[in-house]
Amino acid sequence: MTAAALRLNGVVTRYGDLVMRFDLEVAAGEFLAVIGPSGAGKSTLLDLAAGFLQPEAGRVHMAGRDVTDLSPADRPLSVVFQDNNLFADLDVFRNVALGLSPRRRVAPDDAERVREVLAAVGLAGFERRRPADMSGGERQRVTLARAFLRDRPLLLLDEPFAALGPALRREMLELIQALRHRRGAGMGIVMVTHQPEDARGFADRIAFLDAGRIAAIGPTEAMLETAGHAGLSAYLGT
Ligand SMILES: Nc1ncnc2c1ncn2[C@@H]1O[C@H](COP(=O)(O)OP(=O)(O)OP(=O)(O)O)[C@@H](O)[C@H]1O
Repeated sequence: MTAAALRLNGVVTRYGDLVMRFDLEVAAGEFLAVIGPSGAGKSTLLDLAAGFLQPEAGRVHMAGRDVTDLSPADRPLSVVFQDNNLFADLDVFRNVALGLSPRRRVAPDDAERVREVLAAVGLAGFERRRPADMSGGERQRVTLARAFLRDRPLLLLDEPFAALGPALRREMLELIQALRHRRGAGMGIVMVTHQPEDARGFADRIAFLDAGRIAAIGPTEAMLETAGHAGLSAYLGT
């Protein structure tokens, strides 16, 4: 069996009186959406997984390795935030090529891969553009292109499309699905969203966070329809 993309075992952190503790397993190739009220710990969960935050206790595993003591750069993952993902001074080609290596010069084979992935996200011909001269949706396409080019077993998305309208958000989610399938099985995705409906048709499971815990977790449709947890029903307004 392929190792889980992400495993959090008794991972603990605290801010003042709020003690957060997470136990979670995301299978290889699984798409998990993370929802919950403001302050529930959604971003904290991603920060712990990415290594931006060191836990007080517990272990973090990725693709079969204990990565708890590794820096974010050394963990086998890509991260996409709502904004500030791109280097303003670099054109689109360079921004995407950074996904392959931050230092190395771009070899001809790599240049071909960059052009290919840009075409896959609908940005063929944008190679020389600067981020400032693009729309928010186009910029997030560049970010996704870089993330998928990196070919890591785990992709963390923190409210990546919050600034985009419903139609464009849907388009981005469809793009993620297409890129996932193009890449084949094996890329686990954890996406924090304030729009539970974004999970429908895309995420395999939903985790509902409340007060620093995973209060409920289950298949997407069941979580959205039956909401068998009082806190989740209240959050969804069902
Ligand atoms: N650096 C910090 N110092 C102190 N408290 C923090 C810090 N970061 C987060 N917190 C607190 O931890 C809790 C969880 O924050 P977190 O950002 O993970 O929540 P969230 O679910 O992502 O919220 P939102 O939906 O509003 O983004 C909040 O109560 C927040 O105030």
